[in-house]
Amino acid sequence: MHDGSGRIAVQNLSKQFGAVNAVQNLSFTVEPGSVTGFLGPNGAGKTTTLRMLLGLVTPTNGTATINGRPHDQLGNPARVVGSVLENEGFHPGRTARNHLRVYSAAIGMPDQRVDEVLGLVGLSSAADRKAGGFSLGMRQRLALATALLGNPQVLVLDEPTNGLDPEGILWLRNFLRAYAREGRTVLVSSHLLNEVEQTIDQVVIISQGMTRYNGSLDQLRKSNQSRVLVQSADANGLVAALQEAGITQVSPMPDGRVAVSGATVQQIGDISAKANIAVYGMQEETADLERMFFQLTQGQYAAPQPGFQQGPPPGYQGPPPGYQGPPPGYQAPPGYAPQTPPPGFAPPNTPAPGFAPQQQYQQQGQPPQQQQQYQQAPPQQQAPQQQGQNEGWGGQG
Ligand SMILES: Nc1ncnc2c1ncn2[C@@H]1O[C@H](COP(=O)(O)OP(=O)(O)OP(=O)(O)O)[C@@H](O)[C@H]1O
Repeated sequence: MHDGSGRIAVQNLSKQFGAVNAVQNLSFTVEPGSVTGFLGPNGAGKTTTLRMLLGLVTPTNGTATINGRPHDQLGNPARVVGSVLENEGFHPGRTARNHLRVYSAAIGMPDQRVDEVLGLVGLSSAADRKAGGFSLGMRQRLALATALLGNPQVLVLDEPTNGLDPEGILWLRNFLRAYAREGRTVLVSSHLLNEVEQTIDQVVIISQGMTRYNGSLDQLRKSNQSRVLVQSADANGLVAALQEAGITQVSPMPDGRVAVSGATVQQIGDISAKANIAVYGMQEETADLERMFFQLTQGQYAAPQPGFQQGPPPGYQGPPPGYQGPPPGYQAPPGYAPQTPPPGFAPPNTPAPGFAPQQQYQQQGQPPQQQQQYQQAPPQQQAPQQQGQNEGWGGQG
């Protein structure tokens, strides 16, 4: 029997479709009590992973378990896990209530549960209407109702916000958060971070079938704090003055600028004026989660640029002082060559992942040197593939 933990565990999971590595050695865990986002660009391998978790696709390697067991060993799986996968599978001539009755009978639930789930998803008034006439939003609610029939401990939803209007998204967000607050496990896939950002607490980010980040969304956000890049007449003098003023997150950059975290533009201006150091320009960069997501997943379809060279740019001398490594939870893709910088590291002459230049403070003198964008080749290039699988909506059972 399963352990009742509500934990999803994916370990060294791989799936090969012919020449396509849909999922490569993927590992992550999802705990109960929170909503976890399963994020990655189109073709990253999300649906294939979820289908392996739900026993619909056989892994080439590795395991995917719920409550410590593969799906086919869960007993009556619909009582443990409910799922909504892409594409609907309703009989258009069947009413919502009758559709649900067929499924509830199949998993041994009483008819009374049908009315409960119709109420839970807000479809009570449409219970006797035919599913063929439902809007996309209503069909998604009906699919969710089907998944809820077995009162499952674990809920797995593939791209549930697709096609929902803002009201539907808000409703789903509140529903999923309340479900997780009851101590249940909710895993929601999406290719858009901003669509689920306000719904999820934890996040698993994958790209090219590999895990790039597995941890809390807050931690990812915090790891991405803002900084100010200062162009001055005396970088060393400015570093010393800032440190003397108690600002410790100060890093000289190879282009002569100084990167400062934990201080405002005004504070830096005042300190440099007091130290009689001329400041020629300040550029403020702010955290941007969407950019961070893009940085972690980029390369899904990109080929190396002409002239691309693996490894750090000429003159690169290692991480700047104060560099604290990649965010907790970051997982390096396998296959990094030794000469490449550590995972998650942005060379000192580039903005950190997720930083977006916001305001340019030019006072006098020449502008800061042009920033060179250091590019790192994705470990494996992969062309987008046509999806060739039959998906189905509805609860497991
Ligand atoms: N049955 C299949 N046969 C062959 N290739 C497949 C099959 N299913 C998926 N693939 C390929 O595996 C890769 C991952 O696809 P998958 O649908 O898992 O990605 P995804 O992250 O869910 O994408 P999307 O966000 O577009 O739904 C893609 O290259 C896809 O074309």
